Amino acid sequence: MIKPSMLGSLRSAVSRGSSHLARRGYSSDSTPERKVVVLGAAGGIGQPLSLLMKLNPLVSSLSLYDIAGTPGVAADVSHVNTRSEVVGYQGEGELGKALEGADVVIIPAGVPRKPGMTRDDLFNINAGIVKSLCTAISKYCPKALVNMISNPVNSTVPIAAEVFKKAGTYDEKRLFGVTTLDVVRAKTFYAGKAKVPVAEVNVPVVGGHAGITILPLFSQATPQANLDHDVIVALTKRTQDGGTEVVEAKAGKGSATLSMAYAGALFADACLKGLNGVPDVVECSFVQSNVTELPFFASKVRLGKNGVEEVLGLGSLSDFEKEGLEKLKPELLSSIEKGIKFANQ
Ligand SMILES: NC(=O)c1ccc[n+]([C@@H]2O[C@H](COP(=O)([O-])OP(=O)(O)OC[C@H]3O[C@@H](n4cnc5c(N)ncnc54)[C@H](O)[C@@H]3O)[C@@H](O)[C@H]2O)c1
Ligand SMILES: O=C(O)C[C@H](O)C(=O)O
Repeated sequence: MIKPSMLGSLRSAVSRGSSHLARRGYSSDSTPERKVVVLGAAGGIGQPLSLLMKLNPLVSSLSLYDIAGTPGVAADVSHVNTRSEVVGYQGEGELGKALEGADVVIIPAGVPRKPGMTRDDLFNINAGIVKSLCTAISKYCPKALVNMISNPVNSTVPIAAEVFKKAGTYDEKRLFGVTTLDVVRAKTFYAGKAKVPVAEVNVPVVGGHAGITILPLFSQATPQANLDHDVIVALTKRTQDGGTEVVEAKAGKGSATLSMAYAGALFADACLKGLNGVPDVVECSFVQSNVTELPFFASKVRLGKNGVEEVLGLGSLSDFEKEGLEKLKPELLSSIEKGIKFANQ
């Protein structure tokens, strides 16, 4: 039986909870209306990502778009008793309505890898999908922040930039390649080896999002741990091959979906906090950049009311990381150029 004293403590726990949420940018009274769109919402990433965005109190309107299957996903997710209104849109004819008024558009639309494939092997199909979705974004919600998940990210982000440039809507502050899963993996793997609580771990991951272009900076990891060089080498390799580890374990049934949904939800939440004026929101992302000579590069980015507020530098690197940085540049540049060429042909 519930006693009145128990209700009292429950009420104060809830109020403690809401002031905690308010400090973190989740105040219910002052939280602005925010529309988030998921393109590819019926897919392996799209479904759990839609659920996680439904759980986010910063979202007031959740728009779920796919070429098929979205009415069911939207009906399902809409029964979750949280703030946002959910609407499902299906097929190209409904894409405009899905996008109108968006603050953040998350794009996990496109085919995933099978064992033996590289992310670049997805280019032929996914480049066209991304090009047509970004054309619609430039028409229906040119001011939205775009979170690109579709692979190969090293090429799909430059494709998006070129599409927006052609439409006259490009704003480099609003386009992001989502590399959060690399950070999530680096944190998990580092915590395991360093024997530190994973929730306290931070590891920047820079470069791009494919194989050796993924460069975790374990020399900057916190809490610090004196790991041997061969352990750092192994951790680096495991982070770079994290996607392949999942593709092989799924044995033909796709690539990372659940951990990606988590990572995508984290990054979208950071974008929303930035839009809402929460200070010091910093995440790694693949963005237009002057950090190296490459036109796009992943590094820490400070998020704000207009998207990218500041692209942060690399900090000091170990010799091993400096070597990794030089090695990744030719591959990353060629993926960027491939995307630019495709968008302009
Ligand atoms: N950035 C990352 O870290 C990361 C991590 C994991 C996966 N990915 C990539 O995300 C993409 C999606 O992976 P998945 O496992 O969800 O694949 P999936 O096949 O399960 O889902 C993709 C969804 O996209 C939809 N789609 C296809 N064409 C579309 C279009 N024109 N408009 C809207 N939707 C469309 C499909 O109908 C499907 O529902 C892949 O390219 C994968 O490589 C990226
Ligand atoms: O590995 C893939 O193909 C999917 C994704 O890019 C990942 O890192 O898990």
